[in-house]
Amino acid sequence: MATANKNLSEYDKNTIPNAKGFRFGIVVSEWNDTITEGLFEGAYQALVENGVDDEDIIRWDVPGSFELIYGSKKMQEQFVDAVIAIGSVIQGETKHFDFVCEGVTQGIKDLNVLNDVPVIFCVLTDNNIQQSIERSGGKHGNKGTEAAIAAIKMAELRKNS
Ligand SMILES: Nc1c(NC[C@H](O)[C@H](O)[C@H](O)CO)[nH]c(=O)[nH]c1=O
Ligand SMILES: CC(=O)[C@@H](O)COP(=O)(O)O
Repeated sequence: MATANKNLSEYDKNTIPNAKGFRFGIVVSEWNDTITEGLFEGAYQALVENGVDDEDIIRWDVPGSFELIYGSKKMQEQFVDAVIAIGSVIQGETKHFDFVCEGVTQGIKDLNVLNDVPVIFCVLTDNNIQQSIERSGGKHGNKGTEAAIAAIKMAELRKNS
């Protein structure tokens, strides 16, 4: 199902465990910061709405999405129950978009395989800024909200496994 056919901010609160007591690390890319700040706000609000205390949310900023890999790896070491990696990659004139997107995708996948703290992929990979706006609090909702809900569910799975 394409994002255009669902709202990224919608979720059934009855299916979400109370997240009070869980600690979350959020690593935020500074590239396209108007977009990443919107994603962070969506993630932060969703965590708080589901019981997470402010002091249990750690935020670090990194220069760009490629640095989300290292930042998330170090965040995994901070005694958190899940990490949310937030980035916005927008197609430019060259193939750099492809390499950044593939690199951060594979890097975050590797962190999930190699380490025991789940890292949630909240990286928009858009053709243009309008698509990014629509997915960070616009007409398609907020991928940050979706990522926060995924983080809570994965923290609960990790606790019970
Ligand atoms: N073009 C975008 C970038 N590029 C920068 C890289 O992520 C990285 O910081 C640089 O190559 C140094 O290692 N990053 C984004 O997050 N979004 C972009 O659209
Ligand atoms: C994703 C990128 O690195 C890209 O936005 C950079 O733009 P360009 O390909 O025009 O150098």
